[in-house]
Amino acid sequence: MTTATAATPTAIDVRSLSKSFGRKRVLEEIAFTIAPGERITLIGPSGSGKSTLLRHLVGLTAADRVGSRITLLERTVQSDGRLLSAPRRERCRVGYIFQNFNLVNRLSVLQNVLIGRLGRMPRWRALSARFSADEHRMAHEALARVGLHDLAAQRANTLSGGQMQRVAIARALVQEAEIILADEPIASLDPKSAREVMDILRRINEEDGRAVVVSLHQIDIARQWCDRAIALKRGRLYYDGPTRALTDQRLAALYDDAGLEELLAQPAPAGRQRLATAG
Ligand SMILES: Nc1ncnc2c1ncn2[C@@H]1O[C@H](COP(=O)(O)OP(=O)(O)OP(=O)(O)O)[C@@H](O)[C@H]1O
Repeated sequence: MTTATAATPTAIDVRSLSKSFGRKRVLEEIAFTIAPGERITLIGPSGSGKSTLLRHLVGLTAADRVGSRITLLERTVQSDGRLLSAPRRERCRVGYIFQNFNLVNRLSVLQNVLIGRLGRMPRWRALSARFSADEHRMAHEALARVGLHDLAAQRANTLSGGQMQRVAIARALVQEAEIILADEPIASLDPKSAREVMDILRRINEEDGRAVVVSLHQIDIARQWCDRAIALKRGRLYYDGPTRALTDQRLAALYDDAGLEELLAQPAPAGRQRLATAG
């Protein structure tokens, strides 16, 4: 399987991103860059704009027409609120992992993974969904990497949530995504499955050099899982820096009345100290 290239200087470049829904301002002048191979957590209270930001990155939402520009892997995805089209192969370079997995329930695990190849096939072959022996081999390899090789033939709707999310990651692997964006990928998982999914995302980042951006509500996991955090508060960039500098005071100010104590009270991964409640 091809691994991500480290030659591109910037994986993600966001400039002046603002978004309003009707009269409601949801993102305000957001700007940051992410280098290839970085692993970032995106945090912030519910409603702070994390999903909206991620949706802008993959062109699912267009920004306001106020000079915004988003560039992924040197390709401008949108500019001044206009989405710019790109060939399918180019779009495949960015993978998106959804909280609800987005699998095709009636298809097998293997078929769901192979779907990740569709954007990389000639259109005529994609229409017939005929996958080559090489593509099958890639899919099996991806399933082995997420620990699901034995379940290749099983129907997707018989899997647990954690297994479904691992299939979604395998699908992004065969897609050969160089950037993986994951919107609360562990929100509906039990702590053990959540840890497994986060460990897989970490391995993909470290072993392949793919940039990974994950929005999370679990602060403990965010702090131990990556070195850099980007935090949004009421649609503004509140923090962009090392997770180790995310002190309890900073987090308290980030979440203020938004239930920090509840977030900190979530089960800490094995072997980790739970955070003290911020003062
Ligand atoms: N299509 C839409 N139309 C109107 N308002 C929207 C739309 N999408 C998002 N919003 C609003 O934008 C704000 C930010 O929502 P978003 O889902 O991005 O926040 P979030 O930080 O991801 O929240 P959570 O952590 O709860 O998922 C919210 O107030 C939400 O209601």
